[in-house]
Amino acid sequence: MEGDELVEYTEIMVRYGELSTKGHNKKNFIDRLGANVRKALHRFEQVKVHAQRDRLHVELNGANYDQVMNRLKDVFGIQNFSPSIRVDKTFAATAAAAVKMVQEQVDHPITFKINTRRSDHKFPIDTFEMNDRLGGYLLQKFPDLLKVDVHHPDLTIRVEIRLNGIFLSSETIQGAGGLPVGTAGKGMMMLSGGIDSPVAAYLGMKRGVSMEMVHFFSPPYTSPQALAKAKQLTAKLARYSGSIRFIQVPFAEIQETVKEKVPEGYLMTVQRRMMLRLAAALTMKRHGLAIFNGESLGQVASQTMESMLVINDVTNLPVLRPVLSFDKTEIIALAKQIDTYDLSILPYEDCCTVFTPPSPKTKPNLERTRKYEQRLDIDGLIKRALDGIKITEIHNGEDFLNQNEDVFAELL
Ligand SMILES: Nc1ncnc2c1ncn2[C@@H]1O[C@H](COP(=O)(O)OP(=O)(O)OP(=O)(O)O)[C@@H](O)[C@H]1O
Repeated sequence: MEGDELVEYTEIMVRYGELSTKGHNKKNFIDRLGANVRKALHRFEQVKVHAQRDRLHVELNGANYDQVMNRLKDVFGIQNFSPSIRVDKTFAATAAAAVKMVQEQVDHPITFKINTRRSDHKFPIDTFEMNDRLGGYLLQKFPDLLKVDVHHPDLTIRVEIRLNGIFLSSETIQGAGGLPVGTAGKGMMMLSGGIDSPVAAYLGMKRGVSMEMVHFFSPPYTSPQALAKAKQLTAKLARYSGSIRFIQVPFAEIQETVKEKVPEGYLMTVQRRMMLRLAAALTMKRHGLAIFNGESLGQVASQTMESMLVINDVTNLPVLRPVLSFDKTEIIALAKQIDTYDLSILPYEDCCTVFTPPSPKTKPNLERTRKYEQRLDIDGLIKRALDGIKITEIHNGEDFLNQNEDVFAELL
């Protein structure tokens, strides 16, 4: 096919997912999706986004449609989308564009149908007539390639007659689904460097949560690479929302103190309670609505229901666990799909592994846990950790690991 004969798409037509069922919230959802799409496409300066009641239109103005569609695939709240061509409001222009589409997409005999929608009711050709005339025209043009099948066609050419032109499309590409990030409010994600929490963050964002990452790190017990890895995971996940705030919380003093004062079987339980206290304090301070983590039921000692009961005792805030019921293999498959897996398995020490006792209690006792904690100056420890936090705004595609290229290369 000659380059100059290719279909020149002029816009991407975006269909909303669950949005359309959200009643009076619908306008908020559409406005938010419009803002999120603009953010995702900000580097395409010529692109214009129009978020309307029933559809969102991305006007390309010459931007590369493949690149634009690639970015759209990561925006939650989009059910699917179609690259479309806008032509003048005449039958001749519509027919010429449809011919190009068939030439480009069809190289063996198939069935097809025309599906017309007309929102400009003043346009003289109605939907029935357009389906009939355009279908007939294409059959005549491509007698050996095309056959009509209105029930199960291989190819559907959609024609939309709108006020500002006639739009033709034939491909429908699956979007990311979910709800626009930001429509569900803010959540605090406890992000380790592991496999599970990035997947949990992705799933929370998919349901419209605007995430801030909380990461506990323990220098000198953990390396700068462990911190860089958590930031790199955040940069990966930022492609679903443009940017994500990353809050690093120093955790070494707490771990040292807990290790010194609490019996070994309860080290893990008390450490987790301290983490949750800190996450809860940050959630309140930063107007979040819930804490998220990457726990999956029964995976390890801290993730039994008995443990969750005792750890959760320190806060009334909801602690949401998007991967709770997933098997490890399912979590890994998702991690690969969102491209966090390779980062997660890099072998940098996490703050928990350093202080993990050989055999933590799988069924800790709540009263005993509270009693051991009386040995600690909880308020002082929490205050000093919160005084030491550092907040950075991390953007999609930023690079943290390769700044330490030598160390990184050694590990590969
Ligand atoms: N250093 C950390 N910073 C922030 N959150 C953490 C940290 N370590 C653990 N968490 C939180 O606690 C959850 C359980 O951690 P744990 O290490 O027991 O499990 P895991 O199954 O290995 O999870 P992950 O793969 O997410 O690390 C994590 O999913 C995460 O939400």
